Amino acid sequence: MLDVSNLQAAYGASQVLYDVSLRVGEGEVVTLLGRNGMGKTTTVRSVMGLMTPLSGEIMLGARPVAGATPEAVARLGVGLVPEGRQVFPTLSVRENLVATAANRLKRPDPWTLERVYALFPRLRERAAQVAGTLSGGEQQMLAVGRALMTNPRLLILDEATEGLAPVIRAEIWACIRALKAEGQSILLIDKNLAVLKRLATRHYIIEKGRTVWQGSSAELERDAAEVQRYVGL
Ligand SMILES: Nc1ncnc2c1ncn2[C@@H]1O[C@H](COP(=O)(O)OP(=O)(O)OP(=O)(O)O)[C@@H](O)[C@H]1O
Repeated sequence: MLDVSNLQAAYGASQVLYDVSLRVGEGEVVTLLGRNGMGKTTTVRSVMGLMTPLSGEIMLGARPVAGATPEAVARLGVGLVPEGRQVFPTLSVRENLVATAANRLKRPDPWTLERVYALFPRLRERAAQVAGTLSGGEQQMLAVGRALMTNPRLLILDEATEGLAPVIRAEIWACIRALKAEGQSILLIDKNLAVLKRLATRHYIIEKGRTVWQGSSAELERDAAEVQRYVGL
């Protein structure tokens, strides 16, 4: 599904990624872990075509996409819930959901407004409300719903639960659990190790732009001390 190998990337003269490799298989939930500033978002930006890598390979299925445009990456079926929500603030909830909706991969059972509203009933209640006036948690639900409406083969969530109240956070986790049960492939960037251990099957840790550890949830437990050193606050 997604295969990133030996990725290097820079902002101008400042290199941020030196050697990032990760893989998300069909129907897998995989995490990308690491402290702030280690390069997680830069990795996501590279995958999404928002920046051109210096070197390395990014494969979506059999297609090389390093350096492709964001439109091309979206067309190939990658949906992003970006860090910091980024919904369209002046559009209503409903307009946000339909604005970028698509079923490019011709899924037989595509996401619809109804299905998104069933997943997040709160969005139905607020369908006509302008998105900029939603609470942070509601905006996050909207960001997830909007990504689902593109019917992605791969869904990437960058810090989707950051700064949310515990009860809203739990709703987002429940949603991800439901998507996993449907076989949705997901790359998750988050800090909540206790939840991620149960939700995801495999994990990658990056430190200073390099993949320094990878393993299953059982291996994450086994290597707890090492993992804590990499991701601890
Ligand atoms: N637009 C930019 N221009 C220059 N440097 C940047 C830019 N965006 C990020 N960086 C730098 O690149 C490094 C990696 O940032 P990145 O956002 O990928 O980290 P992250 O692991 O996602 O952390 P966080 O959880 O804080 O978002 C950081 O040192 C950051 O300061």
